[in-house]
Amino acid sequence: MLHTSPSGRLKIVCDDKVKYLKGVLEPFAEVTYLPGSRISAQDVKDAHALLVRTRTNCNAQLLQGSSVKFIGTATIGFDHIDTEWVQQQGITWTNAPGCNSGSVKQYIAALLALLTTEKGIDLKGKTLGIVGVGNVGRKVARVAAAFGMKVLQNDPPRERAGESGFVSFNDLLKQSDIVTFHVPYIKTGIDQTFHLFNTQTLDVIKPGAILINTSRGEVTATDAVLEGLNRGILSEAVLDVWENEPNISLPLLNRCFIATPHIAGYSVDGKAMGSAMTIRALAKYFGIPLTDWYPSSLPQPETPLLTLSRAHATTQQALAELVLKTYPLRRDDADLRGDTSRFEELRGSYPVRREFGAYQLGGDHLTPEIVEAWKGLVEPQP
Ligand SMILES: NC(=O)c1ccc[n+]([C@@H]2O[C@H](COP(=O)([O-])OP(=O)(O)OC[C@H]3O[C@@H](n4cnc5c(N)ncnc54)[C@H](O)[C@@H]3O)[C@@H](O)[C@H]2O)c1
Ligand SMILES: O=C(O)[C@H](O)[C@H](O)COP(=O)(O)O
Repeated sequence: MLHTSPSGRLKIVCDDKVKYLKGVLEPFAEVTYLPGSRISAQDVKDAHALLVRTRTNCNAQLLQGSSVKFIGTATIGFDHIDTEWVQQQGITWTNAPGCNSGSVKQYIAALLALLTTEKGIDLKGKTLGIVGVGNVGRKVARVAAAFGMKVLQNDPPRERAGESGFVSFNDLLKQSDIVTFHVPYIKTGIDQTFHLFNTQTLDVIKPGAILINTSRGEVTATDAVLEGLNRGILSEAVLDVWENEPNISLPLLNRCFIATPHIAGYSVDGKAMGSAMTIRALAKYFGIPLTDWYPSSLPQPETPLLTLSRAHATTQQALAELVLKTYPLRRDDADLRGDTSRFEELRGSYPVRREFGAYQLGGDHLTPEIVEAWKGLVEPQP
């Protein structure tokens, strides 16, 4: 059934950063594109649907008294939606689980590659602790295996549901050489992740550990990460997400090995899938014939054939070269350090980044071990 205004026309307000949408919904609706952070109560008053990413706070302040019946966020995170209030109002909301997990996988692989090439760390046999083992965490476990690492996993909700293979948060902190966070931002309750990493955890974590946060800035307390680095408890920190984005802590940024402006999930593939899942959900809700929609074409990598420039001493080093050819993570770090006031601008004008599946491996210097390790990175999670 089509929900429409008295004029008979479906009205949709859409964040202009929901990619590949222009022209798709226009045959079925009146569509207004606005910068996500500037969508106001006045803008949504007569709208029936709101398509957003994370920069629009979907709460009573925005939506009270509006005609909105459907909110779709083209992201996995939904901490910008007041889900309790929205549900009480009878508004349907959807997110896009897994849409950008391959993109975060690529970010973590590029980071492990940089630890290899820039810091000379031999990752083989080292332990990666994954906190939150959902769509992203599962893929990160495969990346670790491809680099010859051991994995520890912590996920209390999955453990409570009867799944096995997990350790406690404290045991993971004590035993891991690298700790990476892939949890949702949960403000309160049994699974609270607000400041999951805090000054108390500094007494528990393995001295010299490397900390990675690509989940939400609020998960790792700024003062605790800074103190950990200053006291040498943490040897390095890698942050893609920050408290108070875009006004991030410069002292912390200056101490980070890698600092990026919340772009871990920003591959072309991740954005396309986020948009597709959202359009399909909207189409189902309003009875629009777009329930299988996917963008008609995506930008291709500049050099889809992936080759090694030389023979490497180890599989890990070869893998590092291949991964960094698909994603030069240091570029994103340099762009943010160049001018932190461009945090949102850098996100808005993010360059084309294709995930591993858009490349073919070829050329000289490949060994069966390298090919096997690459397959481990590329293959979808079963
Ligand atoms: N930086 C980026 O661009 C980017 C991209 C994608 C996702 N994210 C963030 O990363 C988060 C994870 O993404 P995902 O796609 O894997 O989400 P997901 O929902 O698939 O997985 C989250 C996992 O965390 C677990 N979890 C919940 N509370 C926990 C707790 N207290 N301790 C340990 N585990 C807990 C859940 O059981 C689940 O398995 C998202 O919620 C989002 O906030 C950021
Ligand atoms: O939750 C997610 O899916 C990611 O954090 C995603 O990268 C957020 O993107 P944004 O809405 O900030 O463009």
